[in-house]
Amino acid sequence: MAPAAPFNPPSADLPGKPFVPEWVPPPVTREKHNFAELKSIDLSLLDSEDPAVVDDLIQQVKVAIRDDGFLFLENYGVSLEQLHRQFALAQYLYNNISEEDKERLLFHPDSGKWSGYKHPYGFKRHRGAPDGIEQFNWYKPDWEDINRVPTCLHPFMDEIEAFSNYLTKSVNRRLLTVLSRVLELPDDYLWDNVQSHGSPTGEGYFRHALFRPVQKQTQEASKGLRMHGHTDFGLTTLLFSVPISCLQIWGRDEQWYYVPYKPGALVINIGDTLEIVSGGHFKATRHRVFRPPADQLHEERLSLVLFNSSIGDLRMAPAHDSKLIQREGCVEEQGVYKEFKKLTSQGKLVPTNRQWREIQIATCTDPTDTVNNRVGAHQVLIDGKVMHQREYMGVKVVLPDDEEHSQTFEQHQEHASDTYRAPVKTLRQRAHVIIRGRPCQVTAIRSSGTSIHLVAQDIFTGRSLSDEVGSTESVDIPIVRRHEYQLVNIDEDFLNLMTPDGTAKDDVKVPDGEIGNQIRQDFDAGKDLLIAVLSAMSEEQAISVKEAPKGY
Ligand SMILES: O=C(O)CCC(=O)C(=O)O
Ligand SMILES: [Fe+2]
Repeated sequence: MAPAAPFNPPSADLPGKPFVPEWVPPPVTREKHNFAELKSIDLSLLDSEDPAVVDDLIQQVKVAIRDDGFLFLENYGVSLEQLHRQFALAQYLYNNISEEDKERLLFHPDSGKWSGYKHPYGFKRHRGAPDGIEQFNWYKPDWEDINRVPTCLHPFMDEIEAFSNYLTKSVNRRLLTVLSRVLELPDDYLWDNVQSHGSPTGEGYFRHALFRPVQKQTQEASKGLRMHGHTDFGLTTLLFSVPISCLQIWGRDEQWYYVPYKPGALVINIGDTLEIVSGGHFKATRHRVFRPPADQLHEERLSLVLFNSSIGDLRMAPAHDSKLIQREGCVEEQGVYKEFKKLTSQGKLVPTNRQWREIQIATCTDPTDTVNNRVGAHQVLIDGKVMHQREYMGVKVVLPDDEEHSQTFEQHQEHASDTYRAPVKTLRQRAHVIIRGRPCQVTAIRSSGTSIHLVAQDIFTGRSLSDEVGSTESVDIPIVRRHEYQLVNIDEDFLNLMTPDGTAKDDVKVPDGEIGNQIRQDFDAGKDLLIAVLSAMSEEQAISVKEAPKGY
C-alpha cells in the first residue's frame, strides 16, 4: 500500500482572507481523578514495510476496540499547527457569526439532520432552556451551497473543506482498513460496502461546536450533564482531544471517566453501525458530555468532530465474510447488535441506517428536560442504577445516565467554587488572577531571573494592580462567570433582571458611567435589553448591554 500523503491544506494567507486570531489552548485541568487510560494507536505504522509492525498495529487496535471500545489515534497526517488553525477557524466563527446568519441558517432537527446552526437553547429548533451549546454542522447540501454557510466563514471554506476531505478520505479510510483487517475482511471492505460516499462527508457531517459555561439553573436542571450518555449511530466518529475535559466514556467497571487531553490526538468512537457489522465484536462507545472539573468550569470549550456515516439505504447485519466472525461467532450479550438480532430473529426488518440516525436526531431530548429525565419517563432503575431508556422503531436503547459517581467532584466544587490555585507559570495575557485580594485580568507578564512580575486590571473597578511572584510559586485564580439576563425594569439604583427560567434577580446595581447611562437610555426608549453580568468572589457587576434578538 502506498504511504498516506500528509494533509496539505490551502494557504491561510491567500489574498482576501481576513486575519484569524490564533487559537490558544486553554489550561489543562489539575484534576487527576476519574480519567480514563486510553490506548494510543500510531496510524502511520500502517505504512510500515515490516509486516510484523503492521500485524502488531492490528493486534493493538483489536485489543483496544474489543476491551475498551475507544482509542486515541496519533500520527494520522495532520500537524498540531494545522489542527490549531482549524480550531482558530471555529473560534472565529463564534466570534463573528451574525445574528442574521444564526436565524437564516437555524437547524431543523425535526428533519432528522443537524444541518446548519444550533442555537444555545437545546436540541429543538424552537428555543427551550439554555444549554450553552452552539454548533454549526456541515452536511452534503451545506458543502454544495456556500449560501448555507455563515458568511464570516466564506473566505475559509477552502481550508475547512480540505480538512474534512482529508479526515474522511485519508484518516477514516485508513482507520477502516485497520478495522477491516481486525475483522479479517479485505482491506477496503468497510470503506467500499458500509461507508457512505460523496461530498466531503458523504451522508455524515462535520461540526464546529462551542460549549459555553452554563448558569446555575441549567447546571441544576441537568445535574451537570451537557449531552446525555449515548452511542453515535454511524460508523466511526473522529473527535479531537481538547484541553477542556468534558467528554466522558463509560468504562467496563460501569463508571464514567473523563477522556484526558492528548494534544493533536484524535479520539475514535465506534458507532452503532460498526457494532452491528462486527457482530458485537466491536462495542459502540458509550459516552457523554459532562461538566468539567472545578478549575475548568469557567472556560469555553471548542470541539471539532467528524461523524462518518454508513450508507443510508442499508439495513445492517454482521459481515458474515469476516473470518473472525466465522471462527468465533457473534458476541451477543449487550448493546444495539443484540437488539437488532432480536428483531431479525422474530422475522422483522431492522431500521435502515438512515431511519436509525434520523429518528434519534428528530427525537433527541435535552439534559435540562426535567419532565422526561425522570424515572418512569425516559429513565429506569436497573440494579439501583439510573439508566436512560428510549425505544426507536422497536429497538430498545438503554444507556447509563447515572450521576452518583460525580459526587466527589460536586463536593470539591462546592469547596472551591470561588477560587483555585495554579502555577504562576501557566498564566497568560488576559488570564484571571487574584492580586491583593481583588479579581483581576492580567495585562502584562514579565519574567526576570527567578521571579515573575504581573500587571493586572481589577475586573470590576478597572484599577491597575501589580505583584511580584517567585516563578515556581502558585497564585490564586478567581472563577469568573458571565451571565446574560433580560432586563425587566429599573428600580432606582437596581436592575430588575430575569433569568432564562423566569426567576427574578434584583440585586445587581445599575453600573456607574457610560454603560449605566446607556442602559437607562435604551430602557426608556422601550428596547428589549439583555444585560451581561460578571461575577467573581461574591461580587457582581453589569458590564454590557445589548438589544435582545427577536423572539427572545
Ligand atoms: O463534543 C464532544 O466531545 C462530543 C460530542 C458528542 O458526543 C456528539 O455530538 O455525539
Ligand atoms: Fe457522540
